[in-house]
Amino acid sequence: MEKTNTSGLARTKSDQSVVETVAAAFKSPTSSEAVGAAENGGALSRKSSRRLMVASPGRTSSIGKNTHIRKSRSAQMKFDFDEVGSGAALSRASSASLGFSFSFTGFTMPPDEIADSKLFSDDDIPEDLEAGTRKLKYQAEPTLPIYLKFTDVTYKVILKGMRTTEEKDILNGITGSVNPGEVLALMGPSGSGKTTLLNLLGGRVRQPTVGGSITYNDQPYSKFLKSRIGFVTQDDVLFPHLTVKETLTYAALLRLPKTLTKEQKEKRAVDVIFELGLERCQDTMIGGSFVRGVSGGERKRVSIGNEIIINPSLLFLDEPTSGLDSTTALRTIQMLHDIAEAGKTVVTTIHQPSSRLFHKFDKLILLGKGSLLYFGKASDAMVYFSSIGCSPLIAMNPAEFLLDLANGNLNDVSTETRNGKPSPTVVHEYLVEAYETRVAETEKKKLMVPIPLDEEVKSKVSSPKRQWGASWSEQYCILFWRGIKERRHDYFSWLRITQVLSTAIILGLLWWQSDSNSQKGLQEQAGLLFFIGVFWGFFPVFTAIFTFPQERAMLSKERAADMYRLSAYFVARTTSDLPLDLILPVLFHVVVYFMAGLRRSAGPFFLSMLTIFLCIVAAQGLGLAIGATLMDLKRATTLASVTVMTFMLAGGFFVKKVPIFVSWIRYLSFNYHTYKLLLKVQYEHITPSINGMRLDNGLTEVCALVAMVFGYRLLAYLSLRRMKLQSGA
Ligand SMILES: Nc1ncnc2c1ncn2[C@@H]1O[C@H](COP(=O)(O)OP(=O)(O)OP(=O)(O)O)[C@@H](O)[C@H]1O
Repeated sequence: MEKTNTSGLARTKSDQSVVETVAAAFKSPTSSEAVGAAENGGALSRKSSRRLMVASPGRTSSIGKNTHIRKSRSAQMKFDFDEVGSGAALSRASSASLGFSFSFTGFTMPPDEIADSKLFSDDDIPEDLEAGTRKLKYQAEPTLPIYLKFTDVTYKVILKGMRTTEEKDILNGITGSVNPGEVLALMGPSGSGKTTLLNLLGGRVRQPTVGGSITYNDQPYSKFLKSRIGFVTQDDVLFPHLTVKETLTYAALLRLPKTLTKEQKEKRAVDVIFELGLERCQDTMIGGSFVRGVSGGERKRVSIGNEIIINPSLLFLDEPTSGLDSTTALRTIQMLHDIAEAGKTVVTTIHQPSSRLFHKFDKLILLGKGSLLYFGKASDAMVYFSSIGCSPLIAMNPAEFLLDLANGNLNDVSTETRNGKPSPTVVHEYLVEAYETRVAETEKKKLMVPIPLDEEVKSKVSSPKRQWGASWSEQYCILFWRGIKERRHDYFSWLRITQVLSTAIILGLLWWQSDSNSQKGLQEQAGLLFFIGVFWGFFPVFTAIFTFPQERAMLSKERAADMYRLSAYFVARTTSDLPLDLILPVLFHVVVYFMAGLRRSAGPFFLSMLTIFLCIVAAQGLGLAIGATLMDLKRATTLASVTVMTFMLAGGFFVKKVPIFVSWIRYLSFNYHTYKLLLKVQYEHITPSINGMRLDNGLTEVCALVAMVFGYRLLAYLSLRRMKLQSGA
């Protein structure tokens, strides 16, 4: 038995000749040409066959192995390097690939039938859609064609440990292209880098650690593209309390161009609902972990609708079929096919497509551990892998076969060979090298050919100008009402009402008709006033810290699509809560004020109310600032509790004489200013000072609280501006 080189993959001169010949065969347009070329290659070198026997060092002939393998029906595929030289692999590849077109296995649906199949379930589709008159009607509207090319794309992350800093390569030189009218599928095992590549192509990751070139109509990424790109993320980022119709209507109002009227935008949302077969659940809430809503498939369709509503030129989707049954998945991919046919460029990652789905893709990228194992026509993939000696022995789903290969999974071969099987690493290296030597250079050369488009069209994508769908004030109004609708359930939560009312009643009972005429009574009432300030300082801070961390994913997604200006979102988000946030304090105040017998006159009543409002709005500002700065609930709650406690202790009730070097803390405390104002309103007619606190005109306290209202919010806004928008690659 010949001793083999265990790496087995270092190329010799004769390997090179086989490599080039088979690469030429792969490039050939017809499989017969490919077969011929491979046969020539086979004549050129036998040496390569021997070298590649590393895959099964114990075997003496491929025929022997074939016989052996055929004995076992469990054998899934054969990693037959030997036959590269003989060309038999390729000729069998043609038949294998025919097998995968399912004329052989007989379980496939004729392509025409798939094309004609309706998008979603029978009941979901309106009659005119069935008749084909309405099918993705607006998707056929003209849009700017975008040709996407990417060459040698690399990406690494820097992993910071306790002491060391490590670089991890996520993508190693990925090259490919996709044109209008085509669907490019990114396939590969979990962790192979599909999502990362999709994020990079979609312009979601712009970091110095990204290498290579990504162009859109031969131009680099520009802000203009944000409004031409639709990006469906793997996780559906939607508001759980909005209905399907509300979700799509708000997306239409915010994202569609200003040239359309409100009615036209709303109609577009209705069209999308019909086109995606969502009309039956249009008034159902989206739902989430705590609220039951639409089904997973419907939610995915809403996510897709959110993006296709803008009629994008370039549509990216991250695993749009995960969690869907095979029929719904097929319909989803059929829809992508239809969208591409209307002149859009579609790129989608896909985990484990059925064979029917696989045949819907025009182009395919197969990734393995961040390296490119194949780029080309999806229909040529099997021929290519056969040409390099990897072909299945039984009819199987091509996608499954390719994923097994990308995983280096040759399990069944290993059981068949006498001396073990090549390790997944060897298989991976072989596939990477095979691709690099046979195909990569040719593909790169092809990408250097300029796109056949007018210069004007080309340069349009390089425009740095953003395109907003609505003016600032319209964005504000839309976001304001969306915020109210999304949180309508929180506002009238019985839990919250009970919490506030029960506290008010307990306070009212404890200080029942308290007496302010004696010094002791005054002291006791002062305690109540201080507690009111603490309660309305504490409560809003801990409600507000959740605001931005909870909406982070949504904000990132919507900002990445340039749906609105951050300032419009910020103002809308912080004001839409206000009216309802001020209802509960009114209830509280009425109960406590009259039960505790505080100063009975309209002026003090309303002034105390106003003081509480100021305190709430200032405290909310602090909560917003902490939440927006840290964007992490655990850290935010910890910091908030320390801050609120410090402010409370420095509030002037517990300790009056503090060392001079920490006395400034009290001026930062909204509790201190609120307490002083409440005391002034209640007792200025009785005494000029109480509990050692001078009751002056109150202007300083009002100014301090107003400064906090705006200052903390400004801090929150600036923190949000800094927030990275990338979606996690
Ligand atoms: N910021 C990061 N820090 C560390 N590792 C990262 C980072 N981003 C990606 N990775 C790693 O890069 C690899 C590729 O991740 P990616 O999410 O692109 O894979 P994928 O092919 O989409 O996987 P799946 O199919 O499971 O979604 C993974 O091993 C992942 O852990």
